[in-house]
Amino acid sequence: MTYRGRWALVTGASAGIGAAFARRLGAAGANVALVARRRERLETLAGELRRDHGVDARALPADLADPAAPDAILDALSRERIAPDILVNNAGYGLPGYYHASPWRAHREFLQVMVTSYAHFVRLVLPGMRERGFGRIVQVASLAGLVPGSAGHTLYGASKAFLVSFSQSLAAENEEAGVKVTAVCPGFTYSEFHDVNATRPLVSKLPKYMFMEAGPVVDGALAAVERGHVVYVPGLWNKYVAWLMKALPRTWAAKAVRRQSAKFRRSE
Ligand SMILES: NC(=O)C1=CN([C@@H]2O[C@H](COP(=O)(O)OP(=O)(O)OC[C@H]3O[C@@H](n4cnc5c(N)ncnc54)[C@H](OP(=O)(O)O)[C@@H]3O)[C@@H](O)[C@H]2O)C=CC1
Ligand SMILES: N[C@@H](C=O)C(=O)O
Repeated sequence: MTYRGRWALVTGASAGIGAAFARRLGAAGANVALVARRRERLETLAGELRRDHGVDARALPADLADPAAPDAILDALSRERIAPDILVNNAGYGLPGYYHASPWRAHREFLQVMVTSYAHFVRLVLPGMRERGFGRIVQVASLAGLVPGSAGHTLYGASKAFLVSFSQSLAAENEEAGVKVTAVCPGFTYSEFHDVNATRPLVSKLPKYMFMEAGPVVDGALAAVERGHVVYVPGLWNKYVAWLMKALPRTWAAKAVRRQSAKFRRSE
């Protein structure tokens, strides 16, 4: 697969799965616009992509909790005559605890980053992709979006279920326009995610076979979007869990998820 000469916009590119997307896309010849809050990390990665792959790369530091960020980013790109052909909506985090335990502001910002910024970026890039007859939209959801909700991190699963359904609708609306859309549903993946939300001590107790590295998640996701695979679950273990959740009666699945997630979700 080659994306030589095309521009990709990757959110959450300063770490984990997003940084892995940026590296794979750079290796496939794409120029990459990198978004996250940590400027220094983005600039270092942009330098690495230019040096290792001879592509153009730009650091666009932004806080996606700010509703004005997506417009500002696309405006900055358009001033440089850059129109993304590939969008990787990936930035994210987990907000631990029960719903009532966090103030509304924390939930509002969470929804802005995890749901609204995703929808906003898609709305900004989609018309250009349709006009050019080429687009790739990868939305990083989660296995949590395919299983029943459980206690703790309340809006997380709901935000990921939104991405799955949103991606299915987008895929149906845009396939004839040359725009392919994939929701990626990883399970546990080594990144900074569980350090940021302070669940590392809990998830470290889970068996290693439940975890994947970011590289294979991204390789699978990019292959899936090229194949036109709309909901992609990377890894055998995660595929098994996704299958089981569909096969079990809903109440059994909910009970199983409730029991299992108590091992890695923070409830305080
Ligand atoms: N790791 C896992 O087990 C799983 C992760 N996922 C999903 O994968 C995606 C990537 O997470 P992952 O790589 O694991 O986690 P990391 O913590 O390693 O990376 C998260 C990225 O999101 C960025 N980010 C977070 N908040 C904001 C913000 N307000 N504005 C801009 N950027 C932000 C961070 O950059 P910065 O801090 O510099 O702003 C960072 O680049 C997320 O959507 C997550 O929900 C899905 C399933 C499993
Ligand atoms: N699987 C992780 C994120 O999607 C988690 O919930 O810890």
